[in-house]
Amino acid sequence: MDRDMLQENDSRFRVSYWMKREVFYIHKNMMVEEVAWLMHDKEIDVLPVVDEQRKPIGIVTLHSILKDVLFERKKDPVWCRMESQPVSVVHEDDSILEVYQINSPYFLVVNNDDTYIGFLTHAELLKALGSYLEEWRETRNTAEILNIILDSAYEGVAVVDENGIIKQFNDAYSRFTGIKKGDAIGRHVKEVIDNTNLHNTVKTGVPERGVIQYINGQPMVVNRIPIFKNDKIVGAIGMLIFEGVTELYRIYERFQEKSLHRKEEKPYLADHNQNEYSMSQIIGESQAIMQVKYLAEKIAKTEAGVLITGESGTGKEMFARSIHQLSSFSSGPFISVNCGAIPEQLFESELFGYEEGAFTGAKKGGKPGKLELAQDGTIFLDEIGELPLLMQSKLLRVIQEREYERVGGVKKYKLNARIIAATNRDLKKMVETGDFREDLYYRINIIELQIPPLRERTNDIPLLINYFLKKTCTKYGILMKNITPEAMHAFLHYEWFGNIRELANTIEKLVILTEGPTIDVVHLPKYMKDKELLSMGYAQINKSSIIDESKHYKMEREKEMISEMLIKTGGNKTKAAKLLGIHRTTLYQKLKKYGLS
Ligand SMILES: Nc1ncnc2c1ncn2[C@@H]1O[C@H](COP(=O)(O)OP(=O)(O)OP(=O)(O)O)[C@@H](O)[C@H]1O
Repeated sequence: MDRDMLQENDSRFRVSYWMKREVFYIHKNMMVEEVAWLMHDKEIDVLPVVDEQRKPIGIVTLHSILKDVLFERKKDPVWCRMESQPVSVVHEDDSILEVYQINSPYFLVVNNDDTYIGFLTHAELLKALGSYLEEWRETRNTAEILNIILDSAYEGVAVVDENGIIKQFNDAYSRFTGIKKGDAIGRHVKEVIDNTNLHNTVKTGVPERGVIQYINGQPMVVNRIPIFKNDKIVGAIGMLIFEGVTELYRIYERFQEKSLHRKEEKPYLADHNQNEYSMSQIIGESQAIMQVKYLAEKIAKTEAGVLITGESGTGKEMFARSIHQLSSFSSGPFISVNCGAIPEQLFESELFGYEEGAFTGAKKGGKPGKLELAQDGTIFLDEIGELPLLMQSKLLRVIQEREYERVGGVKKYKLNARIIAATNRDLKKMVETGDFREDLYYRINIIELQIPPLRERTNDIPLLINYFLKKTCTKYGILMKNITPEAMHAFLHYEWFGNIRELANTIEKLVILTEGPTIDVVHLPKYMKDKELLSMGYAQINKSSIIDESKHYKMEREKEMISEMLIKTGGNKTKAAKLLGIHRTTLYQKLKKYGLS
């Protein structure tokens, strides 16, 4: 454990932690006699001297003041009698280890404005150093304990830094490879371990579990796990598992058989099995998503109404399903209603159902609405911001009274379902502009769960890619594909305005279109490649062509988003325009431009 690691972010090793705040200081124009009295009254040996802006300019000591008094210089301003002894000015954020190396008995401490804020002597510095040494000893002990744990592990463990240089190599690895720990540490992993991929793990950030790697001619099962710090990959751990490979295959085959059976039993649930949605199905280990998961788990235990907010494709429905699964309503159904896709005239009957003869074309025997279908379960009102005002009032009444009637009926139906709403719009603003009822807003927004966009949690991207690669390859029954570090770089730097849905679609397209086992930059869609070239800065594209490229990229994206929105709204152009945040006429123009009308 080195010095920097120990000190990093630790305020206990900063000057501000140890200094005496302000205490006494004197103005440079004070007379020697006044200063002498002050030192006498307050029993002070040293005093900092500051100018009009409270910037430190030096110190006076008891000794120097005594001399001036004896030699009748009592009326002199203190600045012209100031002690010429060394004094140093340090910043409050300076490290005490650096300050300790400065040869000075006193330190005047300033803040960012260079204003005097405190005083530090060697006494405080020694205390700080003592505490630092204590901490260092404890950290060293922990490091030693970690080493012992590593060496007594049954699995082989190798740790590399971000450059693929081996930093740890435990006894088990050493025994298996016959390479001494001392010879392995400090060398590039490729020189030490046969067929390793750890040097790529630190580039791609993709964890790999249960992969077969031939070491010393033997097939071995290995795990490769990237290590992240502050959203950056700082290394990777390689684990060599000594279970027999045949045994692992047996377990794997058994597992495969089981999942096949499961799918045969309920083929229609293959992709949207409600029970699949526990929190572990939500891929992501970034701090941002872990916090949302934690909050969602807590919310699930209550019966409060939840409003899930976040951009399109961030996983709002997934969270809603997980909350349902973990709640006391989990034995009931999860019914999803896309408020953005139902024509205004059909809303009421869709939500509340209708009785026979309620209107021309009404089904014989009537039809239950979504609320009725969600009885004892959860009703998920997606795109709640699209709900027409009249329907907002009706929904509010149902939430307040907990009962409703079918269209054309008089019978009261009890509402016993949890309501989860979601939106990618700013409902608060809609309340201000009168587009959303304030009372309904507060009814549905007892607790808000905000899902962060993918570009704010980029360290989830490698995990998600790996997940979607596996999912798609399994879906199409093809061998698992991998992705090169360069392609991964492009994925990490792309903006993903369509969030996880866009990422999943991109992977699916790439898996289908890429021949061979490896997805590289050349296989990526053009708009991603262009971004990648620009971000890496190695493309010698002239300025005008950059603009052309970006225009082209924007048009491609726009076309794609319009098509997606039309599919989502079942071809309803008014709704699609609303969701896209553009006027209907603009949408018609764009449809014409892209040949989509
Ligand atoms: N964390 C995640 N892990 C795995 N898959 C995810 C994750 N988040 C979202 N997805 C997948 O991305 C797609 C979009 O997710 P979902 O429908 O929940 O998003 P949404 O925010 O409700 O979108 P919209 O606002 O457009 O309705 C789904 O296929 C979902 O399975």
